[in-house]
Amino acid sequence: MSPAAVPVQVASSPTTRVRRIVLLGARAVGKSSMITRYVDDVFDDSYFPTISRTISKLLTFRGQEYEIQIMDTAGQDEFSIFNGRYALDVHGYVLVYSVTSKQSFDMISVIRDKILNFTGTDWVPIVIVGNKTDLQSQRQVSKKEGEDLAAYWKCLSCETSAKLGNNINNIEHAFELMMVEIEKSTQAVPEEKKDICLIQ
Ligand SMILES: Nc1nc2c(ncn2[C@@H]2O[C@H](COP(=O)(O)OP(=O)(O)OP(=O)(O)O)[C@@H](O)[C@H]2O)c(=O)[nH]1
Repeated sequence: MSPAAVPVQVASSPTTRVRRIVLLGARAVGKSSMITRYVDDVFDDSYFPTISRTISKLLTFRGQEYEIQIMDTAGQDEFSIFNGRYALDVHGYVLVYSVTSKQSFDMISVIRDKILNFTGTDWVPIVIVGNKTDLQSQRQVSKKEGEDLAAYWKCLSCETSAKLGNNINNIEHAFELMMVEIEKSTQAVPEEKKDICLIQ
């Protein structure tokens, strides 16, 4: 949505832990809109393709304060070359599709393969998010399809609407699920090592 690459700084204390999250998905699925809804609680109907930007937000999760740095990325297709920046010091991935587009749902599998190939691992913390649930009449991907894929990948999933942004279509919940996945993956790692690089 936003064409500008503007990092937003937030004040954090020495005890604040940093978690770096990347949103990836096909074009126009609502990645930027999700971030804007989450950080500023607003929604804009206009569409500007994203280049790249990082937004920070403070979050208290299980009694600990985190600065989550959310990287918004350009929409991907089959031919996009995976950008190494999307894996450097990254703690978790939110893979976004639109429930109105089967093609965008298929794309998140392509993107996951690229992440695993790049990182040389067979699992990374992922949350699958089906956005645009307000467009029910245009739905091409059922809720169950998203849940089945999440079960297959052993990750968490949810559906959202950046447009409505209410309790049912909760963007905040998607980021909380990401924290659950990240903390699950980092439980065995001493804290001093957590902020360096979790995915190698
Ligand atoms: N109805 C509806 N429209 C949405 C929703 N989320 C985003 N949109 C619209 O979809 C279009 C694309 O949204 P963006 O947030 O820019 O999508 P993006 O995934 O960041 O796009 P790229 O930068 O191309 O990757 C915009 O016109 C948004 O207003 C939603 O939940 N519901």
